[in-house]
Amino acid sequence: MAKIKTDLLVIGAGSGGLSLAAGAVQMGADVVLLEGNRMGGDCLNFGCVPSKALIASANAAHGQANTARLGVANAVPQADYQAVMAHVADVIAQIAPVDSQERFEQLGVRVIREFGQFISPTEVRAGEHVITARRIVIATGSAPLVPPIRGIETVPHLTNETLFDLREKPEHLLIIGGGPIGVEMAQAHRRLGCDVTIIEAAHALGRDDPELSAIVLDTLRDEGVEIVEDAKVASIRGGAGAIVVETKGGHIFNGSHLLVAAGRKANIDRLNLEAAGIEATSSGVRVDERLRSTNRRVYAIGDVAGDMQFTHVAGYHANVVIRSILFALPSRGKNAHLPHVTYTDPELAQIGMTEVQAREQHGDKLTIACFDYDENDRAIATRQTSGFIKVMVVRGRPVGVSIVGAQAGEAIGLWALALANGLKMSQIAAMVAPYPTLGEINKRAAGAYFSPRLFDNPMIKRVVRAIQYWVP
Ligand SMILES: Cc1cc2nc3c(=O)[nH]c(=O)nc-3n(C[C@H](O)[C@H](O)[C@H](O)COP(=O)(O)OP(=O)(O)OC[C@H]3O[C@@H](n4cnc5c(N)ncnc54)[C@H](O)[C@@H]3O)c2cc1C
Ligand SMILES: NC(=O)c1ccc[n+]([C@@H]2O[C@H](COP(=O)([O-])OP(=O)(O)OC[C@H]3O[C@@H](n4cnc5c(N)ncnc54)[C@H](O)[C@@H]3O)[C@@H](O)[C@H]2O)c1
Repeated sequence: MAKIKTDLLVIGAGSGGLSLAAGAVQMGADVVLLEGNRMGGDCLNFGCVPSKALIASANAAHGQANTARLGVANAVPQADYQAVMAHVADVIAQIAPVDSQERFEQLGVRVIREFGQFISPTEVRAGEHVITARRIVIATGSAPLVPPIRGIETVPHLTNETLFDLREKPEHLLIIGGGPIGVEMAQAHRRLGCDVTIIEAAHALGRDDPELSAIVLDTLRDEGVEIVEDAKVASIRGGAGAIVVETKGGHIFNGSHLLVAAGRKANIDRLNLEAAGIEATSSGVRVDERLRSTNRRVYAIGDVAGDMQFTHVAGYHANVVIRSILFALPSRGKNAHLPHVTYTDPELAQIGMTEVQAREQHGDKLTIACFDYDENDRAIATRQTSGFIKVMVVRGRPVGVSIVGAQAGEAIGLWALALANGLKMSQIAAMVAPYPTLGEINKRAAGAYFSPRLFDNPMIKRVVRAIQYWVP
């Protein structure tokens, strides 16, 4: 058994753990990093990267089939599923060196390719090593939650960890769950020529503003995705190529393949948290606002900390804890300025409060400013006019923004800056946006906030009349 002493032990080499290890070692800390599976974690291997690469192929196919509105004859796309998945694997391979063991070792991190397990409040065992660290950060991420549905143990099913290994196109993909994974993969597979059915226990895209998610779901339905809501899957049966899903209400759906996209569970089972006095909740490691666990030397970041489960949030968490760990500075994590985007077409982006949340918290102090894509000249030119932006404003400052439409994920970036820095609507309005860009919707939303104050204000009209009377 080899004993190692270090300043910082990071458990898990995914988005959060890698950001933290790279930052800490480059600022002079002695860092050990454990990874039991693939370097890069979920995002690189089974999540963001493969899903966005697949979506790129699907959108290319959809684009080919829909050019007539631009005066170019539609073509029948020849999507080769095997070649598409080869493209997905190639994209992962191109990004992988950035997250690789070699790169981290070159930076000076000691990388151990083993799963870690606490054996005391200050020690973790990883294979033949026992590591003692001044501070330990759990960054073990999450895994697909496969609900205890009758038949699930025997019927073949896919999750995000196996979907991208498929090489033959599913004829009819049944998807349990209409969250971001289910909806993104449904549209991508439909555009690649599969029949697709989403079976959702409650509401699809239920965490987003329903007025905006309706636009995404209507688009999917128009493209031929069957979306069944208020339908909890109770049992599955059948075998490879012929799967039968039955809901609680007795409805039956037949398909060739089944994808389970029913949520996530935190990766804590292997950690033996009790040995270190670390409490868990139903969603992961219990942490305070500094992301510190019930063991004061141990922090948790990213998906395993249970709240917003996104790559950029894991990276942000790494920044929060690095201040506490390396500089002993009090550093607290906040959520109000963290965006998320669902990469459907149209895209669905959110930051801060939704309208319902803002109304609950701010009541009649809330003002809503909206602007439609069909009034944006670039969207008209490219025929991408479906969508709108909604800005929730309290005392002249945005507290939340929801966008559905082309490149909503790019457009929300400006509001991420605004909410992170407490900018006012007047500062957004003062920006000159290049014409013609989709990004102009942001400035026009700010304009929509000020227009009633400027144009429907009798006092302003009186002042203008008075000045015009006196001006030579
Ligand atoms: C299909 C899909 C698409 C997604 N798309 C997006 C997107 O477009 N944008 C976005 O922001 N987010 C997206 N996400 C979410 C994103 O992937 C996660 O939020 C992100 O990967 C979390 O990073 P993490 O560091 O917390 O965990 P992970 O990246 O999961 O890394 C955790 C690592 O810890 C390792 N590990 C676990 N237990 C141990 C142990 N005991 N010892 C050692 N190592 C251990 C694991 O093997 C893993 O490599 C998507 C997720 C999925 C599933
Ligand atoms: N673009 C992105 O940033 C992106 C993309 C994909 C995933 N993610 C991350 O991964 C997380 C997980 O995504 P997800 O879609 O798996 O989870 P989710 O929790 O968002 O959605 C799961 C859905 O499955 C439904 N469900 C659960 N059990 C069911 C059953 N028995 N029958 C029918 N429906 C059932 C739930 O009602 C829920 O709507 C997301 O919340 C997000 O944090 C992000």
